[in-house]
Order: sequence, then C-alpha cells, then structure tokens
Amino acid sequence: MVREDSTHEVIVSQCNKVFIVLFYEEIPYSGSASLARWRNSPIPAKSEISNFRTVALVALFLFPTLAEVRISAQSIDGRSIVTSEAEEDEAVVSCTLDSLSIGGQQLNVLDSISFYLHRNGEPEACGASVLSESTIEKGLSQMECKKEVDKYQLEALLTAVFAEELAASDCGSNDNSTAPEGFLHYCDMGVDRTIVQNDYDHLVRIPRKGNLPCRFFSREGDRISSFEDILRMAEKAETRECTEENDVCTDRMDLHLYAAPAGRVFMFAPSYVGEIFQISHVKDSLGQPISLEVLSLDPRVFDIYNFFSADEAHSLIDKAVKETSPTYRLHRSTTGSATASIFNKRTSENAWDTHGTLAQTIKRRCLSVLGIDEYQESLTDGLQILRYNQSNAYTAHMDYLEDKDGSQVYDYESVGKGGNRFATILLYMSDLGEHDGGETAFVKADSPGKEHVPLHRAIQQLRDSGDASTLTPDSWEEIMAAQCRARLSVRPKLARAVLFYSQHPNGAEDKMSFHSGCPVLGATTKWAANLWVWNAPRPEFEGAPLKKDLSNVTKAESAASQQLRAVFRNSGKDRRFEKAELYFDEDGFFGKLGPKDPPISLTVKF
Ligand SMILES: O=C(O)CCC(=O)C(=O)O
Ligand SMILES: [Fe+2]
Repeated sequence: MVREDSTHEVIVSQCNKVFIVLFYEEIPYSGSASLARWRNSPIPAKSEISNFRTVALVALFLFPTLAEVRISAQSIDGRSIVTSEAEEDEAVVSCTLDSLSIGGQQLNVLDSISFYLHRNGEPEACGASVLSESTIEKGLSQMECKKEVDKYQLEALLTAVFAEELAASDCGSNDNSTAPEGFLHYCDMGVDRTIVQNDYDHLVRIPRKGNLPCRFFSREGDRISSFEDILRMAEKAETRECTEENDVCTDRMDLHLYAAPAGRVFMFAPSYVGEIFQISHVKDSLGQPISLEVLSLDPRVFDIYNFFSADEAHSLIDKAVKETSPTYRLHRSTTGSATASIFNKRTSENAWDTHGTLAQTIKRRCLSVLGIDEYQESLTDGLQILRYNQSNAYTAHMDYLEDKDGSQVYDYESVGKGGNRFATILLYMSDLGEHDGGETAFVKADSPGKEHVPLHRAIQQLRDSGDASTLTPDSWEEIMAAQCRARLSVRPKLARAVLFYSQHPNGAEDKMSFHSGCPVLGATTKWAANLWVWNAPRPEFEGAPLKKDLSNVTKAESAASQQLRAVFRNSGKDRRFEKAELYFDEDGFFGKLGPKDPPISLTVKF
C-alpha cells in the first residue's frame, strides 16, 4: 500500500513483493503495490533511461523479507526529492547505552554535562540542554539500537536529540528561529541551500523526519565523530563547581558544540579581538601547538601561530624559483574566475605548487585548521607562491569570485547550493619592516584601537614620511599605500600565517573581506603564499555544483548533473525481515539489507 501525501512523502508499507523498478512517466509499476508518481519526475523504464531527461528513481522491494525500508531519491541538481518511509511500527524497541561498544558506564558522565549549542560561526549559544542517558537511548532506539555509531549516525542522533530538547530555543534557522522544528530546519536548509558535498551519500537522515543532520564541532573546529570525542571534550570542558547546598548537587561541565548545517563548512566564531583558539587536534610541523588569535571581527581575520616553519617557507620559495614548467613557474599574476587575464593593478608574480610534497602537506594542514576533517583536493586551488618586488602590489579585491554576467555553468552562489572561495590562508615568507610596505590591508576595516584616518590625511602622512618616494604621486599604488597605513593591516613576517573568511557562515559573500596586497616600498622582496579554500568542489572537479539552468551546459557537465540517488535501509523493527536483500529488477543483486547492514546508496546516471 502506497500513498503520496501533500508534502510529497511516499509511504510504503506492508509490501510483500518488492522490486526496484525504474519506470517512465505513464507506465504504472507492476507489482503487488501501487506507487504514486512524483509529480515533476516521470520515471523511465530501465531500457528507456537513456532516452529521457527527467528521471526519478523509485524503489519498490523484492522479497517477502522486507517490511520497512526508507527510500529517498534526489537529483543532484535539486529538481526532485522523493522520500518515503514505512509506516511506523507500534512495537517499541528499547535500547540501552550498555549496548554501545564504548560501554554505557563511561557515558554516565553525560548526565553531568550541560551542552551549549551554537549555530555555525556564532559566538553566542542559541540554547542549552542536557543529554541524559534516557534521551540518548531514545535516539538510539529510533536508530535501530546501533552497537557502533559512526560519525554520520551520531550526527543524526545528536541533531534529533537537540531538536527535541531545544524546541523552544533560538537554534532555528534565522527566518524562523523558534518554530517547533526550527533546529531541524536550520540543519537541513532545503535543496536550494544544501550543498551536495562528496560525502552526501553517507549522510543519515533524521529518523521519521527525513531531514539532513547538522555536523557538530568543538569551538576549535574539531569535528565530533564519536561518543568518545564528546567524552574527551568533556574532560577538557569548564567545570562549574557545585555551590548549592543540596544533596543531589554535582559538579557540572559546560560543553559548547557548534552546529553546521548539512553541506556547510565550519567557521570559527570569534567574539573579541585578541581571543585565542587552541587548535590542538591539528598536527603541525614544529611540534608546537597551533593557535589562532583574532585580529578582527568584521571581517573575520586571525593570526595562525606555529602554522608553518621558516624552513618550509624557504623550501617553497626554492621550488618556485626552480620551477620550469610554463604552467607552474613564476610569471606575472593574473585575475578572474573563468578566463585568467593580466590585470594592471596586480603587478606581482606568482607560481603554482599543486602537488609538491610540501605543498600537499601544507594544504592538508590548512583544511584541518579550517575544520575540514577529510582532505579533499577539490576544495582548494593550488598553493600560490607570490613574489612582490619593489612597488609591486595587488589592488583591493575579494577572493570571492563573481559570475558577473551570469554566463558560467558553475554555480558560484554560495548562499544557495553553489560553491565559492570561503577562506584564504596567507603565508608570509619574508620579513618586511615598518617602512617597507607590503602589508595585506583590509581596506574597509579600521585598525582596532586606532582612530579612523580619512584618506586625504593618510596620503599626506605617507608623503611626509618619505617612505613612498618610489611611487608616482596620485598613482593607484600611492593611494593604496596610504590606505594600507590607515586601515586594518597585517605586516609580513617570515613564517607568519593569517586566515580570513570571504563568506559569512550562511554562505553569503562577506563584502568586508575586501583586501589588498600593499605596494612594497623598500628594496626587500615580499614572498608569500596563499591557499584559497572553497566551500564546495571547485569548477572542473567531480561534484562541482552547477546551475539549475542547464540549457548551455556541456555534455560532460550535464551528465554529472543528471544523477539521482536513493538510500535504502532496513529499520529492523520487524524480525521477519532480518534477511532482506536488495535487487535491481529480478536478478540484479545489490546487497544484503538486513537491519544490521549499512544503508545502500544508489546513484543513477541518465
Ligand atoms: O599579497 C597579499 O598580501 C595578498 C594577496 C592576495 O590577496 C591574493 O593573492 O589574493
Ligand atoms: Fe586576495
């Protein structure tokens, strides 16, 4: 028996014979149940797949052994989603923490933790709650009493539990923060705003609701992947001593968790200039702890201490200077998203180091510091080695790329489900003194603690100092050099590293991130390197988000976008179906689908 309700959920239950069938528009599925068709997604027969553009994958099931299967199908370009789930079984499955392989005993400590939940990038908690043993056990019951909870399952569990515990908090999406399902909506922003990252197939939807889960991080960007992580963090958490004169009073620990919506990247949540973040989960080259210090809140700029060494800087420079390949060697820098072109206000030179052993190590370190726990080449440009000789500069710009005339196939709208550069890590590889220029200046931001200096006065001060005598009066370089002294700026120093964001936590472009590479005033060469990091696979990489309007899309790109996914799982509530198996048609065995088997994800290209 199958029905489709107004929220486009297809409910499948009590199917004795079930087949996976891909079928076309008007051809009704043949089997023991009837299945309502997803309105905008006619479904071709298997043999006809190549002939039809609009496809949805609908799953029906084989064998009398499968009672409850959850189905979801989504086209990568977000045109359709079909979600279905079996009707709820009334039988209550009870789980205990003891069933977890970590051992329930250790988890007793959960009772003494107060969890403060933050939305991604927000220094203020949006709500607080306890995760009692019983709430976790309830969550586990909904998740089929797992013995081992992997990070995706844990994320679904935490999202479900916090959504319930924090129903009356401010943890919802900004549009509707206190709605009862607010936190669930915050975590799953809908197809138009959810970036399909490469691990999308692994995400575990919230039991019975179907929403995608948040990911949870420590304040320092360490992803919570297991209960052990929570316990480890709890050990380090602030302990609030019990002062109440009350028998049942115990010391409590305050644990702050930062929740990033599905598909979104973690962002630090600074609250004051000078604030420190100890990044103890990232391995550095120096054997010293990496830490961040907040230089500015708007834009968000941080010093990264102990990020790389002077030796590493020298090796990167050495390799760049010796590079002979026309593509990678030092050459006059260019700008632009699709077609790179020489720009008269970027007079530096740059080389690319994409796959050098050291460049790779540094790129990995960059992603780890940014809270990306699994390295993905597709999220970075190459490491760009920069050389600025005397007077060389890069005018104020944003690293966030624009699709000015809307002609690009790639979807640069990172506030939606597109990708763009979201963070830049800048490595300085030479020392420049107070009078040498070459700073990186955030020209829209005042320097903390300094009064605002109007530009005309800054130009006069620069001229009076005599430092800019090599620059032509009234040239863009001279105006910039003056701005650089009057605004928030970072001075190059060998082995200094800086992080800044080009996006807000919701993916919107951060216009305050406007910055420049200030003219080098003295004779010292400024060497630097930067890594632009994307919030989604960048253009040309697998999984790159493409625009909805596919009319001009090349064949290869359109093939990548025309995919559908389905996830099958056995909820395990009915013991008769312990040996369920999943088939495509009658003889295409996909895999075992017992309650303990992992969910099976399928991707169909057409
Ligand atoms: O050289 C600098 O200080 C800044 C460089 C920069 O902004 C860039 O390459 O995007
Ligand atoms: Fe830049």
